[in-house]
Amino acid sequence: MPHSPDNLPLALYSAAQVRELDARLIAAGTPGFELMSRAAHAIWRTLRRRWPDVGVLTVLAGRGNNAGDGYLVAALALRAGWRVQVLAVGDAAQLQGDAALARDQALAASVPVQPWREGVELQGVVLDALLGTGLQGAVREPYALVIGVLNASGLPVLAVDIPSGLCADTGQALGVAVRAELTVSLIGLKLGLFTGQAAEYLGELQFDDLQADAALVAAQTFTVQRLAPASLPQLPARSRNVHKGQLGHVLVVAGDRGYAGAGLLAAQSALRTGAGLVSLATRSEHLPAAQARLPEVMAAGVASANQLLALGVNASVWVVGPGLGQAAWGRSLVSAAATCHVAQVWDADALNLLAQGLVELPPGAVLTPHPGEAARLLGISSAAVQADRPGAARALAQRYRAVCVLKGAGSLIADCDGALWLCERGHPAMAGAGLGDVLAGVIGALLAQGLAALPAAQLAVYLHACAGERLALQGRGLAASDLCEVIRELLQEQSACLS
Ligand SMILES: NC(=O)C1=CN([C@@H]2O[C@H](COP(=O)(O)OP(=O)(O)OC[C@H]3O[C@@H](n4cnc5c(N)ncnc54)[C@H](O)[C@@H]3O)[C@@H](O)[C@H]2O)[C@H](O)CC1
Ligand SMILES: [K+]
Repeated sequence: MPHSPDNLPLALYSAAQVRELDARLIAAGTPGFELMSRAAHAIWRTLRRRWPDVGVLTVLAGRGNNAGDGYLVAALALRAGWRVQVLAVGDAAQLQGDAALARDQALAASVPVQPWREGVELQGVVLDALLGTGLQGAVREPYALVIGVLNASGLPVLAVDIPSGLCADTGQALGVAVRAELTVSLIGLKLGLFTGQAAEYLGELQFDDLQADAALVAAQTFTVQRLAPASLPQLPARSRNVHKGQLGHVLVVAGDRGYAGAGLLAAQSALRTGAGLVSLATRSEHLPAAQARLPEVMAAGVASANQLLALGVNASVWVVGPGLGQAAWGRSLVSAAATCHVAQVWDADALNLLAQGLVELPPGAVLTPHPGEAARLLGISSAAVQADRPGAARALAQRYRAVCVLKGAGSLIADCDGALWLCERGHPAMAGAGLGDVLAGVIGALLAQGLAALPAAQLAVYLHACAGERLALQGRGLAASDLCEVIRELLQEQSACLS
């Protein structure tokens, strides 16, 4: 059955894992051609439901099993009375195995198949059956040319399994990729459909499990799990007589000269996310603004590590780094934090100092790098981080033995054992100032209320992304301080739907 996006499976596979799953299904008695046939029926059902009255189908077919799916769809469409044209890219005679069987079945059904050539007109709905999970490296000619022509055509496109040119493991477009209106993913969801640049190419995502053996699918190792409402960690329920002393004490260490706002945002989000007490250790010149804006926060000016340690003696969680700078003052405070073995969130300049080897990370901390900070921590380029976000998130967690949140489209959360969770919620408008400060405060507040590092990071990232989405979709703009208020709304809704 096709899954609609709200109940897509949680498991996300690499290309190699989905190929292994394919092989297991075939070894367990489901012929590959049967899977291809089911794929074609699922794709044709979806295509006809989406474009019932077009009546014209152009299939752009490559030379692998992705093309095989396309040939079988062409035969189904022809049988249903549509006008069909298959344009074969590369020599169709070179197809092998199931793909060759599919081609022969289409030819036997009198499907018109001709070699793609420059200038041939694309008509009706276009089925992208060029490249699937077998893509290796940057898209070669003439595929790149065909994809460019398709993207320029303005015609509606359904991508088979994954938009051609999109890497199934990283979601990066390898040179060029098809911009689809609808993508139908088969049997196992690919990680590359949810991270990197996927959102620019995917269109609407639908999924069909091809009635694959559920036990075999469940037994297949996968790379990443999606965060979804049903699987989200929950904050411990509050007793009716709870008092703020039981809800933890977050100390935000932030805000060098000119960066007062970062600490205020982290403190505000910690408050709105329900921490019992919130302190802010910052430059003394920021105190009037802090007290005016957040009277609930206990703000203190600190000039030395000893003053910070004295201030933080009762804090159960430290949030270190927003707007802290990397000069002597900031560095001394981060070094002091490193000596405190309480739950900590290290963000922004704390991460930059860590990357320079100027400070040590306390055990059990949560790291919240954006791609640039991740690059510095790993000693690679930002482009390399973005080219393999899952690999970068996993490498960070394992190098620092810490839960790592790699922020950006398709935020990833990695634990020390290499397990990964992906948050596909969020909105491009969230790429703005201060939102990282807010996230750091949310994680701090959830730690303070009793969640461990991993569930705190998972719930915080999801709440933060959904709040950004809500603000953006309501056209309310994306002021970081408004985000704090919406996160509080979402938490109240979550606890309400649980009560
Ligand atoms: N279990 C499933 O998910 C099922 C998947 N099916 C479909 O099979 C494809 C995967 O098929 P495969 O033959 O492994 O690879 P592709 O069809 O994606 O392409 C291989 C084809 O492309 C050429 N190629 C590779 N890299 C490049 C490049 N950079 N530039 C140009 N050409 C390239 C390569 O030479 C081969 O010729 C999967 O996506 C599904 O659509 C099954 O049909 C159903 C079960
Ligand atoms: K494709």
